[in-house]
Amino acid sequence: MTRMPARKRIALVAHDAMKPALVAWAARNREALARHELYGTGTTGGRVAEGTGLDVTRLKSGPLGGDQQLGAMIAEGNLDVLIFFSDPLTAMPHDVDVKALLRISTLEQVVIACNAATADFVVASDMLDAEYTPQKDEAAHSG
Ligand SMILES: O=C(CO)COP(=O)(O)O
Repeated sequence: MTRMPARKRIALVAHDAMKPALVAWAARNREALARHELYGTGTTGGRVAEGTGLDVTRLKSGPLGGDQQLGAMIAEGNLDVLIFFSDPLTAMPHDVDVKALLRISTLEQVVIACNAATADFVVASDMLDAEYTPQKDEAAHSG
């Protein structure tokens, strides 16, 4: 199980209808986010950087492979937190990529927030700025 460093690697992702909500959330939490290393899928990363002035490393756009790039980072142990404002009301052409991203995040004990309420809890948590290693025994699949 990978140890999560105090400076977390955080991905910011939002589907189109949720982008304004994510930019607003990031602006409200700008100070906390600035202490960490930020990544984003192409369009989301651009919008967040533009709307907040935060430094965001941009990957490909989600439908063009960005979700899969994040999945690869997670599989390699290179991402700690996924803030993903997914759209619960719209069908996506890359739905399988979204599902794969959430699956590998779950498997690898990535901290996942899919809405602003949960993202607020993550930012409010003492653990965001602390070193953290998920407990192997508690996290393991028993099958
Ligand atoms: O589609 C996405 C996540 O599934 C997000 O991609 P964009 O940030 O490029 O819009």
